[in-house]
Formats: sequence, C-alpha cells, structure tokens
Amino acid sequence: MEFHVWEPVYERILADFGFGRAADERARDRLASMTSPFDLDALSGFEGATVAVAGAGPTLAGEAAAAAAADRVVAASSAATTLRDAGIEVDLAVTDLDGAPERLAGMSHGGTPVAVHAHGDNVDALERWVPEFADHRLLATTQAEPAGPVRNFGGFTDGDRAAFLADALGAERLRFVGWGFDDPSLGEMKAKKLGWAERLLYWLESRRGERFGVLDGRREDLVLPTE
Ligand SMILES: Nc1ncnc2c1ncn2[C@@H]1O[C@H](COP(=O)(O)OP(=O)(O)OP(=O)(O)O)[C@@H](O)[C@H]1O
Ligand SMILES: Nc1nc2c(c(=O)[nH]1)N=C(CO)CN2
Repeated sequence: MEFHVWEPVYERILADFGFGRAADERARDRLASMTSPFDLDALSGFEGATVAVAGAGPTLAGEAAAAAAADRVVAASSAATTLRDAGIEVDLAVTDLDGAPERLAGMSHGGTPVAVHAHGDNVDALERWVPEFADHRLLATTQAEPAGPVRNFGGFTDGDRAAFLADALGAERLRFVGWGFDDPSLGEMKAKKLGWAERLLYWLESRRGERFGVLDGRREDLVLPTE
C-alpha cells in the first residue's frame, strides 16, 4: 500500500491511542540502522494463492488444519509458534516482538522469514532481539513513512499487518484462522487494538473486492477507517 493511502488512517490510529508519530519514526530509524533490505522474491508462491492469515485467538489450535490446507501461511506473533508446535509450516511470521521473540528468532535461523515491526513502544525489544534474528530473513516494517530497508505494507496489529502483507504479495484469497473479535479474555488495550484490526480488515476486504468470512455478521456495525 502506498504510504499516502495509509497515512490518513494511520493518523486516526495515532489520535485514537494518543501515540506519537515522532516516536514511531525514531523506532523505524533505529530498526533501519540494524537491518538490511529484504528481497521480497524470497517470499515465493503467494501470487494467486490461498493464504491463511493466523491470529493468536483461542480457536487457533482447533483451526490448525484449515491453515495447513492453504497454499501459504502467514502467522501473527505467537500464532506462528502455536502452528509450528502443531507441525504446520509457517511461510511468514509477523511480529512487533511482544510475544515469543526468542522462538521467532530461532525460527528465522531455521528458515522462516519474519516481518519485524518497529513502533514507538518497542524500541527496547528491537535493541534486544533484532540482533538475534537471521539478518537475511528479517523483513523490517514500520507504520510510519517507509525509510531505507524499512517497509510499510499497511496495518496496525500483528494480525492485520499479516493480512496486508499477504495482499501486497499477491494473494488471491485470504482465509482467517485463530481470529476471535469477541474474546472476553483480552484486557482493555488489547481489545481496543483488536477493534482496530477488525476495522482495518474491513477496509482491506473492500479494497480487494473480497468478503472475509471472519467478518460475516459483523459488517453492519463496522465503519471504514477512511470514513
Ligand atoms: N482473540 C484474539 N486475541 C489476540 N489476538 C488476536 C485475537 N484474534 C486475532 N488476533 C490477532 O493475533 C495477533 C497476534 O496476537 P498476539 O497476542 O500473539 O500478539 P501481540 O504481539 O500481543 O499482538 P499485537 O502486538 O499486534 O497486539 C494480534 O495482533 C491480532 O491481530
Ligand atoms: N506506538 C505504538 N504503536 C503500536 C503499538 C503500540 O503499543 N504503540 N502496538 C501495536 C500492536 O500491538 C502496533 N503499533
């Protein structure tokens, strides 16, 4: 997604959470200084594919077979390790290093590409964990304006960024596994972030002309983030 398309939505997210753009840019620049450009050609087989987008909701373990049935699997944060533990190959993990960073770093050395995201509240985690990843398997991302090796494909939480990445890689169909928007176990902040994830997925499906099954029965209460 072009940054000028993402930017107005990004500004709304910043305002809603009270996050600062300058802090995101500092984090992006720190990540840029620690990483090198990632060749997207390394992510083959997404073009025209059915891609499972795995979230870390409580239903994930029970839906692992649906992930395995897809052509490609993109998994958010701890969903990547859950699938891995279930014996399912993950083609791309997406993380802001909030959950299971050590295991994700290990997976990168084992061959899994990992999109590592910089934002204003994870600079310490970037400093601590980025050097532990296999450099050539680390795709650096930002929610601010892209700079140097750090890219912006759109999206906010790990899960919806995984979906925007699959879209950018040319996926034909997205199938959501391990997503639960009404998860009562989530604290206030996580629930609010998941609310934005849902809205962003609604935007993505409308841009793609697709209907994501995970949003069935929910659209009437959703407002596009551009409106
Ligand atoms: N019920 C759910 N609970 C938590 N995450 C969910 C749920 N449903 C979908 N997801 C998606 O799974 C992603 C990974 O969640 P996880 O708790 O492992 O990561 P996280 O690093 O805390 O996420 P983030 O930092 O993006 O909030 C979330 O970013 C969200 O997009
Ligand atoms: N500045 C900032 N950006 C974010 C944050 C956050 O806590 N702070 N959390 C995210 C997903 O958990 C994604 N982006």
